Amino acid sequence: MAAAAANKGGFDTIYALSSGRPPAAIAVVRISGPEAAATLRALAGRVPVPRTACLARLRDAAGATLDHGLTLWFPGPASATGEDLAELHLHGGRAVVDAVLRTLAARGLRMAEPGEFTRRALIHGRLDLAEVEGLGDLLSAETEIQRVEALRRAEGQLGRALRGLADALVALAAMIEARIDYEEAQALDGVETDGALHALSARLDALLAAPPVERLREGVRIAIAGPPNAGKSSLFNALLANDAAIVSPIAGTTRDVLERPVAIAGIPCLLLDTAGLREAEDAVERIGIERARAALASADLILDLAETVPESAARIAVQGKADLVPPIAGRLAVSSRTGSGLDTLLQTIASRAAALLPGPDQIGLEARYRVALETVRGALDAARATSDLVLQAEHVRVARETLNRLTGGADIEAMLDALFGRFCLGK
Ligand SMILES: Nc1nc2c(ncn2[C@@H]2O[C@H](COP(=O)(O)OP(=O)(O)OP(=O)(O)O)[C@@H](O)[C@H]2O)c(=O)[nH]1
Ligand SMILES: [K+]
Ligand SMILES: [Mg+2]
Repeated sequence: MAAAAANKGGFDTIYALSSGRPPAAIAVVRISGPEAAATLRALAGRVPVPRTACLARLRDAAGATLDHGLTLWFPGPASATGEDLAELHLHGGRAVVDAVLRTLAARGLRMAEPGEFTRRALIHGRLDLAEVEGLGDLLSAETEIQRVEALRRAEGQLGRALRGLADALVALAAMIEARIDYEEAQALDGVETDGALHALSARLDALLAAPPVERLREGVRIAIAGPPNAGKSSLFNALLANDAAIVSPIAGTTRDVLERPVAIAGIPCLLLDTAGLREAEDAVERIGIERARAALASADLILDLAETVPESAARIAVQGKADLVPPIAGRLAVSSRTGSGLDTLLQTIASRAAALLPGPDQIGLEARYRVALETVRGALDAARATSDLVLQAEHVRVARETLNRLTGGADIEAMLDALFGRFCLGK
């Protein structure tokens, strides 16, 4: 009810070109808000049957034809935005689109901000926050693995998991309150609450076990390390199939850290070329080496062309210049010159990188979710550690509040601005 009243009272009618930049075969213009029906009637002569494409001659205020196109009508609240929503499918020429957008502006409608349609969907309860975040990632997905994971969140898997946790916490709080309030319940042992606490912690652990979604969004960071002239920049270029980095026989050629995104077997990666590590005389080279060390410290994987870094989960030992140097046991032999060994190296990178990303049955969590869910788990641990029922109830209350703040609270506005900044116009 509240949403419907706000729809009539508080929201203006917005429009935007929701398809790509013209010229294109078809352009989709969306109109959302209380004036959507009147606008459709004015342009197309009538409001078509809901959710059915209807061919119409579109006219401006003076009655001149703007275009022949399809019109679609989605009455609120069962629309994508939760408001009355109209779609115009136009011929995708620049002048056609401009003329229609001008006509909408002349009617007093407002051009939507980036992400504003989605923002309204969130306000009107058509999408939850986790779905919106998933949608944001889906729109910017460039690799297959990003698409699949973002789609899981856009379809509400994370929201459902969080709602399930919230419901279980409510049940747990009720259980504890009952034991506080009723002597007989108190006389029962705490087996039931202990069991519920244990099950909840296990669900949290499963959620928290997923690797961070930021790594999926930004790419697995793969740094190339080695002494000067080891062939780092050559390998960087070979892996990118692009002469991005300067290669020369002069030791100390690379100074800055060079970053390039690359998809390896559908996995988003960020490849980093670094300065060769040595005791440098030159002040500029020394700065480059400091930057190289910082890049190695932040890397998820390190392609080590020598014994540059100690053995670790991140290190992949590579033997460069395989066309010149005989192979060394335990190292992947690669020649950037002939390309030999590159496929094997790419396969190794792909399998090691895939293990660092959310798996097929995991939902990637943003830092905000990880921090909050860790707080929830901490509160549950504290509840398990005490037999004082009043204290237990208090820890569970903290857990519930933390979870509720995550899905909609006072500090959510700033987060929304940042989130919708990532959306494109017309979404
Ligand atoms: N034969 C052969 N030469 C290579 C190979 N990789 C690199 N080189 C040569 O080795 C020299 C150094 O290569 P770079 O890629 O600039 O080495 P680097 O590690 O980036 O060097 P710095 O940036 O100075 O630290 C160049 O002359 C390259 O042509 C290779 O696989 N085979
Ligand atoms: K060099
Ligand atoms: Mg280099």
